[in-house]
Amino acid sequence: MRSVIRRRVTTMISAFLLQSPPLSSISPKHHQYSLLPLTTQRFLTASHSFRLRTFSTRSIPNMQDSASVSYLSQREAAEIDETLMGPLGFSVDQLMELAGLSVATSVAEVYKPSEYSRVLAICGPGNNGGDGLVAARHLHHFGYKPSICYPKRTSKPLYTGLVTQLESLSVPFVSVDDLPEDLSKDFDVIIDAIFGFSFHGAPRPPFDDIIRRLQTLQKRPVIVSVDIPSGWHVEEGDHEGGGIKPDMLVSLTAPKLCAKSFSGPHHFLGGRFVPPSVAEKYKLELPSYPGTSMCVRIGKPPKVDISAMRVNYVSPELLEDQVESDPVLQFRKWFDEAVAAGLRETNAMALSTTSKDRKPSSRMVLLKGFDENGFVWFTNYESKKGSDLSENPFAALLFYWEDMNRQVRIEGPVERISEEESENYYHSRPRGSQIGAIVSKQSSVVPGRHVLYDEYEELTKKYSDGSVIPKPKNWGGFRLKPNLFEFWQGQPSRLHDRYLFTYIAVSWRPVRLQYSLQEGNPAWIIRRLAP
Ligand SMILES: NC(=O)C1=CN([C@@H]2O[C@H](COP(=O)(O)OP(=O)(O)OC[C@H]3O[C@@H](n4cnc5c(N)ncnc54)[C@H](OP(=O)(O)O)[C@@H]3O)[C@@H](O)[C@H]2O)[C@@H](O)CC1
Ligand SMILES: Cc1cc2nc3c(=O)[nH]c(=O)nc-3n(C[C@H](O)[C@H](O)[C@H](O)COP(=O)(O)O)c2cc1C
Ligand SMILES: Cc1ncc(COP(=O)(O)O)c(C=O)c1O
Ligand SMILES: [K+]
Repeated sequence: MRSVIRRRVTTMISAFLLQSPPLSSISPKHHQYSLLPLTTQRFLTASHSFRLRTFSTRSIPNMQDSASVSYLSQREAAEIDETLMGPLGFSVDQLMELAGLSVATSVAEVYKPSEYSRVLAICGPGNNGGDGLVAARHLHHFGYKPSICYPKRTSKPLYTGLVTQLESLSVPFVSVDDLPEDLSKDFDVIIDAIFGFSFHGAPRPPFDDIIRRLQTLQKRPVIVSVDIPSGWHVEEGDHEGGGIKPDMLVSLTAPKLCAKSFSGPHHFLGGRFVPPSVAEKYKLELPSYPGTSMCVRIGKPPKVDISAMRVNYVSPELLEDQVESDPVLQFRKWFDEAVAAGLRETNAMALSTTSKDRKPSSRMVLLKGFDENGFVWFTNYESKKGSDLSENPFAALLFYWEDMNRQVRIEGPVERISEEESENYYHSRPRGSQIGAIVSKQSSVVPGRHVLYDEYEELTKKYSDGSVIPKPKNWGGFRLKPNLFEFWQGQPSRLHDRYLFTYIAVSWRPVRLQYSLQEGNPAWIIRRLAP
């Protein structure tokens, strides 16, 4: 019996894969690179693009060129829906869970709970409404305070279950009559989960009135539409004008044709469940999703008012008795925490140097080790920074661990490390990087990339037998011996915690300190600085 069912399912899947012509997808533009990930294709074809690396586990949304994404008609959307839930074995609960999670993660990418905590999900009678219920549950767990307006409930167990789950989290349900006239007073975000791709005709009560209110609000919360801005024609968009103008659209599976006329600042796609067979069959060009993210930004990068860009840092307080008396220990503690938090390139630091004419310059380098003797990085001694450091052997290092609202400044004299240490580190590097260091006369002018590549190829051949690649004399490490540290922890209203550690020769003791010397490390004086 089981094998008969299995055979039937297999036949259905094969039939699905063979049948039906490509639908309204836009044909791929970059055939020659089609085996490469989309981000790589863009790097190779678009001159303005600069990201070759695909992102790692951090959830950074990619910017995708809207022209390279396919759009679905209403019929196609319904057909894919049926296919997923038929031969491909998905259940409606599953798809709804994935859709709702994608909506919640998209909202969280743009509207942080610290500023946009009060969410109202307005849920319609169909699956779009179900997506809204699921999204609200996830947003609750992400730290938002959702409320639900769900005027036309269905008695199907899937929906009653979703309602029970929300009720068990004490998420309030509000009736249409109880919604405040001015929604912006009570809500920061409205999730429009009223109608999805099965919408047709003109909205009927009570949704007609709700949509009208969303259209005409003067001062309003941000509106996030799930799959279709409610009231818009699924293919033609807001063709009669006067429809709601969402700030964010989260398309599901693939954008529907109406999304072409979405002009709001944030267009996301949540469809990290579409099997390749569906994408292939419908010739869907879909963006790659970054890291482990359930959503990806598509469409044009948002226009921003730079002067209004700011983050209100919220962190645990850092009090006097919480900082280590030894700054190297304190640094290690923060460094380890940043590594544990999964930050990318925790060891990347800005290095500032000055030349003999006292002009400063900064660049990033990688920290390759630290202890009580100092902080080490490697470079070309004949580079700009190398010559600065021979003219003025003092430097400043800066770490910024954005996700942790932390900054560390370190200053002090710099010296070259021993040849032996440099040799050891150089030979621990990948062979390609060793050859790269020979090829690059760092900071000198090069006529073109081919010059670097030609020499690289030549040396790669030369050392293809695995023999030792000699370290160039002018390549090696520097060590900065700190005489100053500052640990900065961002706090609300710009009232940050700052601790300055200065190294004082033991023979000298300042009389009045704002923060006393601590035992065990008498040479370091710690003072809190005003933010
Ligand atoms: N891969 C996928 O496919 C996935 C799909 N997913 C989600 O499913 C959504 C599609 O769901 P859906 O088919 O249930 O349709 P949807 O638009 O929510 O509502 C239909 C309801 O609205 C009603 N209604 C219609 N017009 C009306 C009007 N003018 N005025 C008033 N009522 C009107 C209609 O009633 P009827 O007209 O039939 O009487 C019916 O009750 C899709 O957009 C996405 O969000 C995701 O969960 C996962 C992946
Ligand atoms: C994250 C990051 C890490 C880097 N690490 C190093 C490094 O460890 N050593 C190095 O020589 N250049 C490194 N670079 C390149 C430098 O920033 C810089 O371009 C190069 O060293 C030349 O700088 P200069 O002309 O000021 O000497 C890094 C760049 C980035 C973005
Ligand atoms: C030119 C250059 N040299 C050295 C480094 C240090 O890194 P690694 O020694 O890990 O290759 C970097 C890192 O980006 C670099 O760009
Ligand atoms: K919607």
